[in-house]
Amino acid sequence: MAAAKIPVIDLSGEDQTQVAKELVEAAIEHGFVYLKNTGQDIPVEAIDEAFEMSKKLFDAPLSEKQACTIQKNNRGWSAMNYETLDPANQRVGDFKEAFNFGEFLSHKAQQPLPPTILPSEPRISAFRDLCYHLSLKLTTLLGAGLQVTPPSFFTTAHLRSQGPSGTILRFLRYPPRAALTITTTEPADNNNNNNNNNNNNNNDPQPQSEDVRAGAHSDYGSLTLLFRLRGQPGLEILLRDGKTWSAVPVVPPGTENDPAPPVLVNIGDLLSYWTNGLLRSTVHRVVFPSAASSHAPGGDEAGNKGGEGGNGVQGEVDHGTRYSIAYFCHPFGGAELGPVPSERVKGYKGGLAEGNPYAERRVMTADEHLMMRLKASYAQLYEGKDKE
Ligand SMILES: O=C(O)CCC(=O)C(=O)O
Ligand SMILES: [Fe+2]
Repeated sequence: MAAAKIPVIDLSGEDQTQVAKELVEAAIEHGFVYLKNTGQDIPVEAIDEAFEMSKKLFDAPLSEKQACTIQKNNRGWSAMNYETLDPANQRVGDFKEAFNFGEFLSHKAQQPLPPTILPSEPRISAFRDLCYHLSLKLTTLLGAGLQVTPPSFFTTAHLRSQGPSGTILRFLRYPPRAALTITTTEPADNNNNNNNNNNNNNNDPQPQSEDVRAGAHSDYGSLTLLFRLRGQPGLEILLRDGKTWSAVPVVPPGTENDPAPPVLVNIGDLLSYWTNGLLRSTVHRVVFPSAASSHAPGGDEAGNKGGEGGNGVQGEVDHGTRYSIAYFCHPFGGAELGPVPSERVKGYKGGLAEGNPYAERRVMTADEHLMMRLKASYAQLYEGKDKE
């Protein structure tokens, strides 16, 4: 599998007009862009520390995590297989565990946290702040690059001072394939009371080849910042042809000697919707190393499995636990997603392209937009499908 040709940009470049232009072109063409990590916006030590805190949190006793189970406010812990990002094509939920942090007030979380991680509460808040400031820089550059009047148009809608937002800092942990059993919300089969994981019936708790770490999806918010670790590949994007998956290397060419892998930024559905589809919200997924393939969601291309143990990126092979950290940035909840005052956006006739679920154009708020998407991914939570 060929690696995706996602541009790498350097936000510290002297010519900010050029930086804004490159950011906008990448957002239109790919929906993804790498930010060269010079340690300027988010110090390398802060990223290392965030991954340390994430490990500590996921290693906390199960009971502590369960006491923080994710709520309709989208905060808290979601267990293995709980979230299903591509419900139409997945037989079970995603093979991942996640913990969502909503806003902090005076460095205090406004949600229960596992006691194990409580000493780190102010540091998690500080990392979220770094992400917040970087996201504002990006919304300002996007405004400038799209020649929105005023250029602060997007940024104003993302200021904390405007009110609460759906913004989430999310720690993610993906177990290695070998360690897995499936947790479903279906009742146990009475005829299958043994503990043999090698049985071959429908209740086989071992993941199957089509199972994924995170199903094909696009992100919900305006922008996502993604932090990954060297040697932990698995992320793939769906190319414009709608059927070819392309690997997104953690360390793309030209960044090998940087102090940390670049921060990966992608445009979410909300910003794509807001810009009438001009900025691209690209479908992506996370695969198990040995399950890499090039078939589309729903699978129509035969064969073409990825090589043993990798997802096609030279030197990036991973058989262990995979960690990532995402910052999903949203405007304040009441922000009205009305017409963007930019000739470039207004002049874009592509409209909301096929594949975008929002056929009908009306002004909705950021909160309404988020709720629409959450309901699809957490069926148990919103439709009372939990058996217990
Ligand atoms: O873990 C990754 O590399 C990506 C995660 C992701 O796409 C998401 O959580 O929305
Ligand atoms: Fe995503």
